[in-house]
Amino acid sequence: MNAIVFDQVSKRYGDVLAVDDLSLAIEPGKTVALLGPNGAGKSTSINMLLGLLRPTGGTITIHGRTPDQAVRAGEMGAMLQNGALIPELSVKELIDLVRRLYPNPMPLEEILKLADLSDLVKRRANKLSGGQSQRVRFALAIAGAPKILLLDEPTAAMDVESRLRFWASMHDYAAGGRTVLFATHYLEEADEHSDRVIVIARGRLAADGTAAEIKAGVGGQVVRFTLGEQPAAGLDRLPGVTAVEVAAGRATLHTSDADATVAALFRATTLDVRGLQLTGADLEDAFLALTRES
Ligand SMILES: Nc1ncnc2c1ncn2[C@@H]1O[C@H](COP(=O)(O)OP(=O)(O)OP(=O)(O)O)[C@@H](O)[C@H]1O
Repeated sequence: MNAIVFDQVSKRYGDVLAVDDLSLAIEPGKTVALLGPNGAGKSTSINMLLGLLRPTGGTITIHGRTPDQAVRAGEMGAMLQNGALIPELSVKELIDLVRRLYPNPMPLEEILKLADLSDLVKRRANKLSGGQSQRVRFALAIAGAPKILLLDEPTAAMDVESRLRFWASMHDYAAGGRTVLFATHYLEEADEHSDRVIVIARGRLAADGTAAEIKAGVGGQVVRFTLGEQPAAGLDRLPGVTAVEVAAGRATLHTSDADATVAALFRATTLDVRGLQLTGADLEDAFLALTRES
């Protein structure tokens, strides 16, 4: 049985259609990145998974149950964007408090080890650094040993070292066969830390696959050149070209056949092509192309 299923889910806030007919299924034990630009519908999707918001249409199931049932059964753990910690409590007190809410919590020592907090058990929450607070919030998210862990932009505001420590903790947790879904705008994070990347834009599914598949799916290569003041019209009709962007006087062409694209570019006598660059598409290129098209 799938861990998470969205079946034609939509969510409307007044005039805004935040999630639009989203269908997807996530197998147990996978670490999945939910990637999308600001306002794509990532937080809304996570909040619906936790039963904090109700879909306007469609259904969400978690191991075959409703989100409310899954939350009540202690199957879900979450690290949301704005979870405050009770300032006067120590790290140990906070974790104990949350452990007591779950039927089968994880042993305290294991939580401390996984969240890398063994040296901070007595520290009060109001004395923690930003990165340390995030580790405590991660500890609270895993305190109930949830089968499904949801992380909404977990590394926002973390420095590089904190990020590395955080992802190491997340991988240790996921290694126990748990399902992890994390929302991010960081393409490198999606690429490095997930088995699968689901790209959403304007509430709709834009792509779904491994990072490698997504890169391949938008055309394997990128051709860039200085366009200057010349018109961009017609570039999208060159052979192999799947998407065109023009910014700061440079044209970026995504192509599935770079040889044919470059040959045609130089045959186009009306264009003065300078500063030509040819690179393999990275996930950022893929992401931009996907979120623009959808
Ligand atoms: N409570 C609300 N009332 C009205 N509109 C909302 C509400 N919450 C979110 N929205 C709108 O719904 C859309 C999706 O928002 P959501 O927060 O789910 O996106 P996101 O992908 O998580 O964005 P970000 O990366 O900025 O956190 C946006 O257009 C947002 O402005």
